[in-house]
Amino acid sequence: MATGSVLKVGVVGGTGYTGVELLRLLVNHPQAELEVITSRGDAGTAVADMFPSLRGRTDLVFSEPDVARLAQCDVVFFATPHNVAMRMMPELMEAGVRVVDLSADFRLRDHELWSEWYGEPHACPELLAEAVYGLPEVNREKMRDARLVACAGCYPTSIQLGYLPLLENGWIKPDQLIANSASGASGAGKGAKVAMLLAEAGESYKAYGASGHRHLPEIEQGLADIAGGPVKATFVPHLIPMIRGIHSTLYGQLVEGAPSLEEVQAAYEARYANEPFVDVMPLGSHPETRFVKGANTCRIALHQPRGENVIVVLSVIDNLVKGASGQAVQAMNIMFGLNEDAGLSVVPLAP
Ligand SMILES: NC(=O)C1=CN([C@@H]2O[C@H](COP(=O)(O)OP(=O)(O)OC[C@H]3O[C@@H](n4cnc5c(N)ncnc54)[C@H](OP(=O)(O)O)[C@@H]3O)[C@@H](O)[C@H]2O)C=CC1
Ligand SMILES: CC(=O)N[C@@H](CCC(=O)OP(=O)(O)O)C(=O)O
Repeated sequence: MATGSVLKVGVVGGTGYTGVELLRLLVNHPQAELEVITSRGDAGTAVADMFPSLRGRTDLVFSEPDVARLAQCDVVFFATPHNVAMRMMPELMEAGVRVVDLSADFRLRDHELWSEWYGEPHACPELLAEAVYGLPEVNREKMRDARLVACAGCYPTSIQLGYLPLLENGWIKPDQLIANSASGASGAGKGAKVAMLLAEAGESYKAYGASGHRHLPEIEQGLADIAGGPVKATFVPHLIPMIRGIHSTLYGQLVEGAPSLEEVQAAYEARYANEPFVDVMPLGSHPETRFVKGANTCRIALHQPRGENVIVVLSVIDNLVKGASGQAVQAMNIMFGLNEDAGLSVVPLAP
């Protein structure tokens, strides 16, 4: 894209948690102009009336999702539940619009596997082969020319970035991966029901989906791509009483002949040295979710308890930023040849 030109941007699903996070980031983006923001339930409401945090930053009004209006944008983000983007996608792509989908509609390459986990047939399996999985640290080159980027999910982002250098180098057993992850309540979206009420989720901590969560096939597909062969993972998500953040504790069984922890640390630092949004902390650190709150950063630290053959990787992200809307803006920047950190250079909140 020519320097100085501005992208016309549409957002489908502007009232949800990832939708308003997209708006927060895009109003600060030097080369993006919000044109259309949709909501079926709140069409006609001014964005700044619903979100006073955006007063003075946008005059837009929510409108019904209308393909003809969206088709006038250069890029459209879907911040909608699954099964929405895949119904509007063919028409939008026909109109030449490039799409960044935050939902899971195009993340899995196998439409039968998708149906198994999402409980319904896939509405446009013919586009699955074209969709590029939106994890820039793995797929940046493919994303540049993509018409459709399927942003990586929140848990899968923290897990893939955490395991990546170990798997790329073949230093851990790929069939014995274990990921324990904890997410804040915003991960469940604004429509979440009773389980997310303060009186239900506060002062408590629980696992859920321990027998199988729909992110598992996405995690295994992504890790297999990274490892260059099949992987087997155990993934147990947890709900933690905070608003934002994901903390993943990842376990890897080192293979015989694996290098020392110091060498693994050096490999992580080298692999991520040119990645603007991955920070490898000093050996032995304990990254906290608040170290990334509001920012598009994944912070990682390595441990090797008692020097034995298990390596523990700690990986934290903000689920709404690197786990969703920040990663989506990063994808747009890559697709349109903009500076990758445009609109994303915010420092995390502290405290
Ligand atoms: N929350 C998170 O941390 C993460 C979420 N995601 C994914 O991002 C997507 C959005 O999540 P989140 O923001 O949490 O969801 P929310 O439930 O908070 O918001 C959903 C939005 O989509 C709109 N919407 C719902 N149904 C339709 C429809 N049929 N057609 C058009 N618009 C619709 C809603 O507005 P209205 O009903 O008024 O149209 C609302 O604006 C989901 O696919 C989620 O899995 C990905 C990573 C992390
Ligand atoms: C706490 C909580 O409920 N988290 C959600 C995270 C899912 C999510 O947002 O999913 P995508 O990344 O696939 O879009 C869940 O486990 O269903």
